[in-house]
Amino acid sequence: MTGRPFIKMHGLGNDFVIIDARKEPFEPTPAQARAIADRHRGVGCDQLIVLEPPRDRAADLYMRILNADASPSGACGNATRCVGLLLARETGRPDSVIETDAGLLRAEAASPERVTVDMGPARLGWRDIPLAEERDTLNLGIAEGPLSDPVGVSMGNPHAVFIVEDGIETLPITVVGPKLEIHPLFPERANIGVMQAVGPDRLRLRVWERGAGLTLACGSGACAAMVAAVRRGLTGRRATLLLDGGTLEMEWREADGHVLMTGPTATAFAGTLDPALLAADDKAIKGAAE
Ligand SMILES: N[C@H](CCC[C@H](N)C(=O)O)C(=O)O
Repeated sequence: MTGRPFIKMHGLGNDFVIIDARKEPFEPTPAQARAIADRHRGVGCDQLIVLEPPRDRAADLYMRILNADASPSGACGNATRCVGLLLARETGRPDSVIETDAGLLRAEAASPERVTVDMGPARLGWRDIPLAEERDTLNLGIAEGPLSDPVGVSMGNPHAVFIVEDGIETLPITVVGPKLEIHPLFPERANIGVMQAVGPDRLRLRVWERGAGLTLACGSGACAAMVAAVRRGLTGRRATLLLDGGTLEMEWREADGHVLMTGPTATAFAGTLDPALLAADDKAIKGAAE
């Protein structure tokens, strides 16, 4: 069996292995997905993205999203921007429609440095997040360490956004993030955002991602933070978000409740997955680690 081609891309350092399965199916086992995402024994990525034929004729393709731990997600904003650029290069037109489990998302790739995605409407009901019980999603009322009382938002994936007055750069996010990710209030776990207002319509954001850990940027997390900031009165409906990996320009559109996100994308390299990598299984990886 010959190796499987892939493209390595990132959006502000949130990085992806992208495999085009529109002609030849690719259905990785969880062990194979984890092996590909492994930063020492595989290619390494925050998410594995598999491009498949669209289910909806209005879409150019369907985008399957698997976190580094092989868990699936309904949304991945930065990867959607990267795939939007790939489609623009493929079709010669800047606009594309990308189908995800969160719905049909419109992308516009003005240039590699400036790709906009309409991430669809923010979902604000407790069942949408989802939560294990009925709560006011504006004040979830949970706490861990220095963080308390987040805002719950779904962009097709679950987010809890904590707001801090100060100290975002030194906050122990790698300690509190994993605990909050698996909090019992989140039956599907959650992406944990920490946000601090740093100026008029300027927000600093760090995200501990469900299934991937601390990433340099999180697109759906930026959307959730934008919504949380407006709902808590921190900003207007347009804001600049400063993530560890760079800047996203955000808008929570009044007319239809859609969240738009604009920022850069980049291609790092193309390669081929060696069949031996796909033959890997978790036991071997665990064995090597022991
Ligand atoms: N970890 C997320 C998926 C990737 C989100 C992030 N990379 C983005 O750009 O939105 C989840 O399990 O919901």
